[in-house]
Formats: sequence, structure tokens, C-alpha cells
Amino acid sequence: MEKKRRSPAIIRRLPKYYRAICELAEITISRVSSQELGKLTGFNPSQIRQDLNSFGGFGQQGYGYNVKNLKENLEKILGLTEEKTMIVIGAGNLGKAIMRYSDFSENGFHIISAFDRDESKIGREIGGIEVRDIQELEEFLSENQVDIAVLTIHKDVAQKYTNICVEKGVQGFWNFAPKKLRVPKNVVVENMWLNESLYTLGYFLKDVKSGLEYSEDEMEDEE
Ligand SMILES: NC(=O)c1ccc[n+]([C@@H]2O[C@H](COP(=O)([O-])OP(=O)(O)OC[C@H]3O[C@@H](n4cnc5c(N)ncnc54)[C@H](O)[C@@H]3O)[C@@H](O)[C@H]2O)c1
Repeated sequence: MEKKRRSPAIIRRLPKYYRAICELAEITISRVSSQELGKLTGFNPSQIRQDLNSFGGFGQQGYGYNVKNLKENLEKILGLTEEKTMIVIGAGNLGKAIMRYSDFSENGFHIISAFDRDESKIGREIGGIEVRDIQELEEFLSENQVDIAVLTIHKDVAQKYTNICVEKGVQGFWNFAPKKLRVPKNVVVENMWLNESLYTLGYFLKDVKSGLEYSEDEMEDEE
């Protein structure tokens, strides 16, 4: 596949298209229009067409998109067909929940180890994944190719472990620690700050409790 730098905004929409397409595939719908995709994702149909066209199209005028074909193409574009290795740093409440969640490995994201400093956790297996002593992190990274580090650690140590991982060649960070990380430009960070979403929900909840209404489409709309 051609290598071209794309706007992160487009890329952030792709998993939403993929989720909608998976839902359609599950109920064995074979064909979908950009209008229907728009309804399912909350995006404007012309935006969807434009995004998908930038990767080569996949649709046909008057026909729409073949669901199976689009699903396969989105999987290729998102790299879901390529295996990736991950480590979890911080095997606490959140780290453990991620380690136990098998959906990631079904989609090619394999957690190969976790690290913690707590002796009661070191040596234990959680979700079939061994928790190692954080002291072994550097050595492990020297001996194993790791694509993504999942940071489920306290914010005060998140940058320190990020630096170690970057030094050892890790280029992807899934950051749950409430801290903005500094990384070089050949490294990518995806922040997962659930509280932002919860605070947004809190705002809308206040509105609906006072009698205001929001349609499903409006709530999905990210434009
Ligand atoms: N992004 C979000 O929405 C979200 C939600 C919940 C928690 N968090 C964040 O995720 C992180 C983990 O939360 P949690 O509830 O799992 O906490 P936790 O206390 O259950 O887990 C933290 C783990 O890190 C380990 N640890 C602490 N200091 C360490 C060090 N210096 N080296 C190695 N291991 C160390 C602890 O032993 C523990 O197992 C925190 O930063 C928290 O703020 C983020």
C-alpha cells in the first residue's frame, strides 16, 4: 500500500466507519450507501466519500459500497491485518482490565508482557500474560520487538517509562496516564482519557435533566 502522510482527523474517523461496517456485516447486509453510513456514524456522506476516496474509493456511483469489500479494505488501511506486539506498564486496576480483554489480540494487537514494581504482582499471570519486574523493562525491550506500550501507570512516572521505551525503539504509546507525553516525531501517542468523555456526558446529562433534547445523530456528530 502506498505510503502517504494523512490528516490525523481522517484517520480518527476510519475506526468509526469500520465499526459501522462491522455492524452491517454482522447482520449480513451486503451493500451500503454513503448516506446510510452517514446515519450510522454521524458523519456527512460527502465527508465519508471524500475520506474513502483518498484511499482509492471502494465505492461505485449508484451502488454505494460493498460491505465485505469495504470492511476488508478498512482492515488493511487500519493495519488490522498486521500483527502488533504490546506491553502494559502498570498492572493495576486498568492494566489488568486491558490484559484480560481478549478482543485486542483477536484484532492483531498482542500483549506480550506487563511490568510493575509491586512484588505481589510480579511473576503472576493475568489474562495469560506474565507480569514482570519493571526493572526488567529495558532488558525485555532489548530482546523483544515491541510496537506499542500501554501506559497504565501513575502520571508522575509515565514520561520516565516513555523515554526508556522510545530509547529502545517503541514507536506507539497508548497513554492512559493523565499526562501529555513528549516524544520525537517518529513516535505516536494516542491519549485515552476517559474522564474527558465522562465530563462531556455529565454536561449533556445536566441538559436533558433540565428538559433539553438531543437526537442520536447530533450526539454522534463530531464535525
Ligand atoms: N485515562 C483514563 O481515563 C484513566 C482511567 C483510570 C485510571 N487512569 C490512570 O491510569 C493509571 C493507573 O490507574 P489504576 O487505577 O490502574 O491504578 P493502580 O494503582 O490500580 O495501578 C497502578 C499500578 O502501577 C504500579 N506502579 C506504581 N508505581 C510504579 C512504578 N514506579 N514502576 C512500576 N509500577 C508502578 C502499581 O504497583 C500498580 O500496580 C493512573 O495514572 C490513572 O490516573 C486513567
